[in-house]
Amino acid sequence: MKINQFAEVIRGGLIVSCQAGPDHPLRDSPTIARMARAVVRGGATAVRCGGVGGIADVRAVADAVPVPVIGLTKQGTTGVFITPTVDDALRVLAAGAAVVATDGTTRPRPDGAPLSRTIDVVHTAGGLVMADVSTLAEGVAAAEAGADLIATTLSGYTPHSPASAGPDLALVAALTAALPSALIVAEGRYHHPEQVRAALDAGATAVVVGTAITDPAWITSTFAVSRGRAVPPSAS
Ligand SMILES: CC(=O)N[C@H](C=O)[C@@H](O)[C@H](O)[C@H](O)COP(=O)(O)O
Repeated sequence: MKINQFAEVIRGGLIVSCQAGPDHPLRDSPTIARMARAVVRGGATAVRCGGVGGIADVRAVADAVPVPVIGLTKQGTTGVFITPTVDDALRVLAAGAAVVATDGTTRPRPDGAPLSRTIDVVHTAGGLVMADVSTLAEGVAAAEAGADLIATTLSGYTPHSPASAGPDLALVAALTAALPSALIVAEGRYHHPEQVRAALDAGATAVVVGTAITDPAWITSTFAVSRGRAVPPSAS
C-alpha cells in the first residue's frame, strides 16, 4: 500500500489497537481477531495489533479484517521493545501488516541497526513504517530517517518523557507544528471521545485508542471505581 492511499484511509478517523497482555483472559489470537472484526464494525479505519501476541496476532487480524493492519511485536517492557529489530519488522510485514510500528526513539536498538535501516528494509519490502516516539526531538529524527508516520505512543513510557494519566496532546501539537507535512498519529491513554477530538483539532492525522475500547477488565474497573476500587493498569 502506498503512503498516500494509507493516509486517505486513516485521515480524521479512529484506529483501534487490539492487544492483550500475557496474562489477560482475552489472550489468544482468534479472540484478538474477533475483537478486530468488532472494532471495524464500529468504524475503525485500521487496526493496530501484535504486541505480546506477536506474529500470530498480526496474521489472525490481517486475515479477519478488510482494513489495513498496523503490526508490531513486543520484546519485554523496557528499553527498545516495540518491533526492536530489522528481522522483527520483516516478520510483521510477512504476516500481513501494511504498516510496521516500531520504536522510533533514538535509543540503541538490540540488533545494533539504526532506525533508518528498519525503515529502508521495510520500504524495500513494500511496507510502511510508523515510528513510535516519546518526544518532539525523536519525532523529528524519525521523520528525517524516513518514517511514514510519527506516533506519540511512547510518551510517558520512556524515562525522558513526561508521565501523565492522560494523553500527551502537547506532543501532538508540537509534532504537527514542527512537521507540518508529516502524518502525525496520536496514541497513548486516549480514554474519552473528547480527547480524540482534541487530538484531531491539534492536527493529528488520526488517533489510536486501545485499552479504553478493547480491554474489558480496564473498562470494568473504571465503572467499579465508584465502589472504592482502584483502577488497575492496562494489561495490554
Ligand atoms: C507503550 C506501549 O507499549 N503501547 C502499546 C503499543 O502498541 C500498547 O500497549 C497500547 O495499548 C497502545 O499504544 C494504545 O494505547 P492505549 O492502550 O493507552 O490506548
